[in-house]
Order: sequence, then structure tokens, then C-alpha cells
Amino acid sequence: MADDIAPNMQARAAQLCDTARFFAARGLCPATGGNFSTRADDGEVLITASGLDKGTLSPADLLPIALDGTLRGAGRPSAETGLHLALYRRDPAIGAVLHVHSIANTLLSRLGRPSVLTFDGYEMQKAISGNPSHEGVLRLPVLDNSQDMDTLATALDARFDEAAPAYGFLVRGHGIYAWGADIATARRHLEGWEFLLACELARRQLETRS
Ligand SMILES: CSCCC(=O)C(=O)COP(=O)(O)O
Ligand SMILES: [Zn+2]
Repeated sequence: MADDIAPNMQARAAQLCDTARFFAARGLCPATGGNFSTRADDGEVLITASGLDKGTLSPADLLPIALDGTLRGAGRPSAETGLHLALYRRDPAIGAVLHVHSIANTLLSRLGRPSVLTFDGYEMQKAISGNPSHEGVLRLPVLDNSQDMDTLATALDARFDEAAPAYGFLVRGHGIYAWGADIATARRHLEGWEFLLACELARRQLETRS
């Protein structure tokens, strides 16, 4: 909880909560869905406690946890902590991991059971680091959902090289994970992906009607 957060991490904790409230205010964290974390300077991770309304988060709702899953202090960390920690362990450059549930990410990961979604022709592709133009093709991997975080983490590990250039992946019928070197970059990636997913869902609906 807040007392356990080092003084030098207070600003980052506040920024993470601002970011969570930003996405919640846009309807991307319905019914307590979503979880948010950032790497701390001491190598620990601050992650949201489980089951909270992400629209009212404050730093008191963040829990410090080691990369091996050892919780420092009391509280119940996010049910999806295992996936966040797997990402931080896999890539030391990851500074923040954000997860939300939207209608677009939930539906598009289910329609036709894709293993990957592709995007081309969208200016917003440039929101994803390393993509200078709408002319490239972005690939967003889709993993099957599981309630077992070890199963999900193993599946992610096997496809991490695909997910890395996307700075994210979808979990089927569940939601999106996006990350970045810091909270602001992770937020840009997540906003960008959610815009692209919303466009793609609307495009498919319009095509079906015509
Ligand atoms: C009601 S959403 C189901 C749980 C979930 O997918 C989620 O993102 C929130 O779980 P947490 O334990 O982090 O609150
Ligand atoms: Zn979730």
C-alpha cells in the first residue's frame, strides 16, 4: 500500500493511477476489469490490487511485489499479476504494463478465432513505436484465454518475439495487454491499439451491411 511505496516512486505511482483512471473513464475497464503496473527503481513492481474499480484508483491501491511474485506487505494483487511479472522478467526494457477490456478487443479476438490480427492503411499505426508510416503492416498476436496464469505466461513466452514489435497482444475474449519503456509510452501504445481495434471492428460491421 501507499506506505510501502518508496518516496522516489510516489510520482510514478500517481502517474500509473492517472493512467488507469484515464482508460476507465473511456469505458475500457468495465466491472473492475483491467490491471496496471510499473517497474520500480529497486527492481520491484507496483501493481493494482485485485477487484477494485479502476476508475477511482489512488496510490494506496498499488502493491509492491518482487519479480518472483513475493508480495511486500499485505493485500491481494491483481489476479493477472503472473502475466505482468512474466513480461518484466522477459524484457528488462519494459517499464510499464497496462491491461484493459474493451468491446473491440474482446470481440475481434473471438471473431473467426484469429491467432493474429493485422492492420494496414491506418495513420494511427504510427502510435506504435518503430512504425513510421501507415504503409506498413502491424501484427497483433492473439493468445487463447486461460484462468491459469502459468498457462498464459508459457503461451506468451512462446510468442514473445511476435508480441515485442507490437508492444502488446490480445487474450481471446478477454482483453489487451500493452507495454512500453515507461508509463507514458505504454499509454500511447494502448490508446493507439484501442483506436485501431475500434476502427477495425467498425470497418467490419460496415462491410457486413454493404
Ligand atoms: C471482472 S473482469 C475479470 C478479471 C479481469 O480480467 C481483470 O482484468 C481484473 O482483474 P484484477 O484481479 O486485476 O482486478
Ligand atoms: Zn483482465
